[in-house]
Amino acid sequence: MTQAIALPVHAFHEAALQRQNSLTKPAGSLGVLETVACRFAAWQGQSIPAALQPAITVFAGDHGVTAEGVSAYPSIVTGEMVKNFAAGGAAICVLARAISARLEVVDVGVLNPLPELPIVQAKVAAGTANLAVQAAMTAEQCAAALEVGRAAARRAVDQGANLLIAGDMGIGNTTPSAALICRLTGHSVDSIVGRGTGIDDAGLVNKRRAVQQGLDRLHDKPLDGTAVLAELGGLEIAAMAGFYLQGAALGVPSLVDGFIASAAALAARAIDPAVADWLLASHCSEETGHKLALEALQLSPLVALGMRLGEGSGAAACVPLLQLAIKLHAEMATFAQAGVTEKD
Ligand SMILES: O=C(O)c1ccc[n+]([C@@H]2O[C@H](COP(=O)([O-])O)[C@@H](O)[C@H]2O)c1
Ligand SMILES: Cc1cc2nc[nH]c2cc1C
Repeated sequence: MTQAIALPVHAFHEAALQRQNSLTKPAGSLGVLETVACRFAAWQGQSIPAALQPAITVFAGDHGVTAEGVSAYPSIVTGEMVKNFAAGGAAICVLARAISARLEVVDVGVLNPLPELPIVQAKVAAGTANLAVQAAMTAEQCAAALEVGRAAARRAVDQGANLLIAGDMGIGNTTPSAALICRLTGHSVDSIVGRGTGIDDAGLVNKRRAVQQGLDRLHDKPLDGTAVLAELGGLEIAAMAGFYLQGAALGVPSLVDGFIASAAALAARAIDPAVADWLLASHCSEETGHKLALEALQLSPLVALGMRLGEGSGAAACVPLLQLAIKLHAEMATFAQAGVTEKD
């Protein structure tokens, strides 16, 4: 039995809001910095939330749909980048160090073997099948990948994390992400499929065709959330969905990164709608369709920085803002403390 997801505690949200309104500023003038502080109060169950201890888990996997020519890069780059993560040279490594976050890298489905690396070895399969022509994963593979993500969230929380970030690395993974978003939101292929790592106009037409083929393969067959994920998703995407679900079950929120992370969040929500209350969006990715995916998740991104990297990089870049929001909430003087006259 998987653990049930509780609601964030509304009373602490109210208490935090009251405190925000007592601080020496016009009510609401710190904008989203106020609202996120109040959300952390509800998540942590205290009116003044503790400083954030972020943990980042990057899930890596390959994609059979790359056989359709949907990415600007070859699949071998996935494993090569995992080596770069292990060596500390990737963007997410720099960001994790800068924000003092725990960083874990998990091989949940990389095509080439990576036996010697100091990463979590949890390969469910050496890449997925081609979603344009068949189910990307078997039901068993999808369940195993979800569990890899759940286990990673448990490790992070056991080690003291109170904010979870899932990152992705997988050449081709904007294709399954787009397919999931289309299937789970009902949006058109043209509005969701984008250029990923940078395909040209002809590549974009071909990628839309591949996604449409995957969707058509399922017709309008009714499928539950896990079955949609198995048909159209990816091993790292399923692990990210499991990570969000387990984080929520443990009462720890997740900061949702870019396009792939949002597809995983939509899949998690299709599996258990209660997860939605434990998600916060970091940035709006440059990838076409991310804005619509966030809207479907009813999430407002904190920033738009023109990013489209993945790896959890956008979420990591937003952590300092969240830290500031909590510090302001905890340390500003109230009108009474500072002897400042309140509004009439
Ligand atoms: O996070 C995003 O919004 C994002 C947008 C475009 C590309 N990416 C990254 O680029 C890779 C997928 O791009 P592609 O073109 O191979 O599908 C994968 O490793 C992702 O982490 C990530
Ligand atoms: C080099 C490279 C790094 C990445 N990090 C996440 N996705 C990526 C895709 C490529 C191609």
